[in-house]
Amino acid sequence: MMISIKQLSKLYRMKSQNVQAVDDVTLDIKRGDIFGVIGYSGAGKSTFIRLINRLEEPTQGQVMINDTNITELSVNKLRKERQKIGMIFQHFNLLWSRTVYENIAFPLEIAGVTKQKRRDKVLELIELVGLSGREQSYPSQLSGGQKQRVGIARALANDPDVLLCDEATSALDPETTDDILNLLVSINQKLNLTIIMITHEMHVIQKICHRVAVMDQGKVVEQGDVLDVFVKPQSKTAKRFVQQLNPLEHNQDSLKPFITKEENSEVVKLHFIGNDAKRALISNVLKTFDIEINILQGSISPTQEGTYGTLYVELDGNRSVIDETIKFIQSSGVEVEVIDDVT
Ligand SMILES: Nc1ncnc2c1ncn2[C@@H]1O[C@H](COP(=O)(O)OP(=O)(O)OP(=O)(O)O)[C@@H](O)[C@H]1O
Repeated sequence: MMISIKQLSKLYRMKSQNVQAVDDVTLDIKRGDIFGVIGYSGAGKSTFIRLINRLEEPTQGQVMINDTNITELSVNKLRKERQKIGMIFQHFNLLWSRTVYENIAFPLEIAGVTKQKRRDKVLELIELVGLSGREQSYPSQLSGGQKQRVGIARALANDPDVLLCDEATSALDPETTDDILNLLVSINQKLNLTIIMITHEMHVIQKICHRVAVMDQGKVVEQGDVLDVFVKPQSKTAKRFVQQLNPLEHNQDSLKPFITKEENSEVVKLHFIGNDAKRALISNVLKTFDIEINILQGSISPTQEGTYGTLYVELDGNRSVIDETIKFIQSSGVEVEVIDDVT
């Protein structure tokens, strides 16, 4: 295990009240994973990610990275260890009086890297993040997406094992967000870099994460493979986030006008996972059974771990044929949920 977090907590003590910002969080993150942490504002995400590199000191618990106990390190050792933990921020946190080149060179200067080596590394990073030609620009002359590219290059300067991303795309428009997410995926693959990503947008999780933890009031209320959490969210918070992606699909009221309400009809929701989504299931059913199928609504969501699709259909026919049809669909590996309460 690359990162192992045990019973991590942070209590902010204030005059008027105490806030348990992070509450007993235990998580394991594998090398090379893109691990998402999602939660609403105030859930404790920023505090959590800042506890990992001790920008905030935990009140309790342990953070292990590559068998180093981060929580126990002295200030000096922590400074050294932090070079292996890159971080990017929502508002980029660039040095405004320095050029793109100088911003990226900065962590190398601090690490005592010689001028020639610095130069090679900076130029390599500028190429990696797609900023060739902008070396001498100042942050004020760059777009938001370009600024975040500088942030990413700077975070990678000392060849970290881990990249912490604190709402790294929240200040960007949707198109630029996708560009930056694609860049993070390509860096993750090229460098086998482990990435921890804090966000309040399910889209970000869907697009790039392998695994996800859902935070609510300082606690992790659910965690698992992104595809599993998408298909079967367990907690109320996870369900709300999944709905964010496709609000229409989760509002079953919107199906009502399309249902014929024949006496013998049944409305079912089919869950297609991975390659199931590519099969011609419906036409197979129609060839095999004497049944009518009324398609009500469908959607497909690609994730890093495969595709997830849902399809609402109304099956109309003889009761026993409907039952056989449902069995047939289930036996082909597609999950069938009978929806009783739409009509
Ligand atoms: N330095 C601080 N001192 C006191 N309380 C804090 C401090 N930082 C955060 N908090 C409180 O801790 C809780 C969690 O905040 P945090 O910023 O970690 O949540 P978040 O999920 O990142 O939300 P947001 O996206 O709005 O920043 C909030 O109630 C917040 O007010």
